[in-house]
Amino acid sequence: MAKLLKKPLKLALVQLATGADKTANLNRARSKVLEATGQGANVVVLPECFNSPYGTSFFPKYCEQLLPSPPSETQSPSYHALSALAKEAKVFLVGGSIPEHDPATKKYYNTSLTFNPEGKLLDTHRKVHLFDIDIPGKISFHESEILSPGNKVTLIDLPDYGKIGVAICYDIRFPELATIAARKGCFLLLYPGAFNLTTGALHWELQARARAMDNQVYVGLCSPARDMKAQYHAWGHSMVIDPNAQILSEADETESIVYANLEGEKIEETRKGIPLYSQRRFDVYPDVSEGKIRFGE
Ligand SMILES: NC(=O)CCC(=O)C(=O)O
Repeated sequence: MAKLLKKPLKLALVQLATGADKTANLNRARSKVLEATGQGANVVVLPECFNSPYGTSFFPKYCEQLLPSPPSETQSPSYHALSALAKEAKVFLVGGSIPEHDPATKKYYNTSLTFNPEGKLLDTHRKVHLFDIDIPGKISFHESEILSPGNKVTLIDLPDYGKIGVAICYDIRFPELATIAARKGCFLLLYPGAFNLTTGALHWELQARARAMDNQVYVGLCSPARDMKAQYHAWGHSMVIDPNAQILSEADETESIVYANLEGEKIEETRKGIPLYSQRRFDVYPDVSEGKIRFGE
């Protein structure tokens, strides 16, 4: 079996302190990404909604179109800032996510943009599963009041390294996306995300380790830093998990950068020890793997 991760890679997750000023957020992201590449990072990740506060009321105010060609900097400042930054830092940059507006359909999305070290956009991921939850007395949040969902699994080839899967926050709760990415040969699943103090304490680490354990791949979750003065209190605790579901590195809730060295051998070693890949019984559960059995049926 060919190596999924072709050569060692240093991953950096920037747990950014974000605020209400978009330009300040973009500038801060630039300085942190440059700090990470100064430490030798080859792939750098920013958090969900890194250029704005997180909350449904903020999406229309902070949204941008995705227009690549100049003179579109005014309509797409984050797109252009990320592209320029990837080029300046000479790094693969997974640009967290930003609120996107598509004027053709008049729809809003929560969208992640990934650039190569030449500043070229490699792919976009629009959050597929919108964060709609109600936990009485704790948290009620409904992204679908404003946002529309994306409709694809996002797998991105990083030349020289291999393939990664990118999804956003609540997407992690749906293991199917992760499984498809792993089956299609990704070595790493990245989730810019902003869990909160209720679900973060319950499930953030568990989800990260579960996706790594199920699929025997590396997993990275990148949160904004916690700001108790903001409307939404992010959990923080950005972390990198290895293919054996162990935490390689983890932040607390404050602004910081989490680093980890990823090696292809670790995936092969894990899969050799516990060979889930050759033991799966598609003959016993073909309907589940093909999505034919649903809840309540
Ligand atoms: N931004 C999000 O999608 C939050 C997801 C979350 O908190 C969860 O519990 O899931």
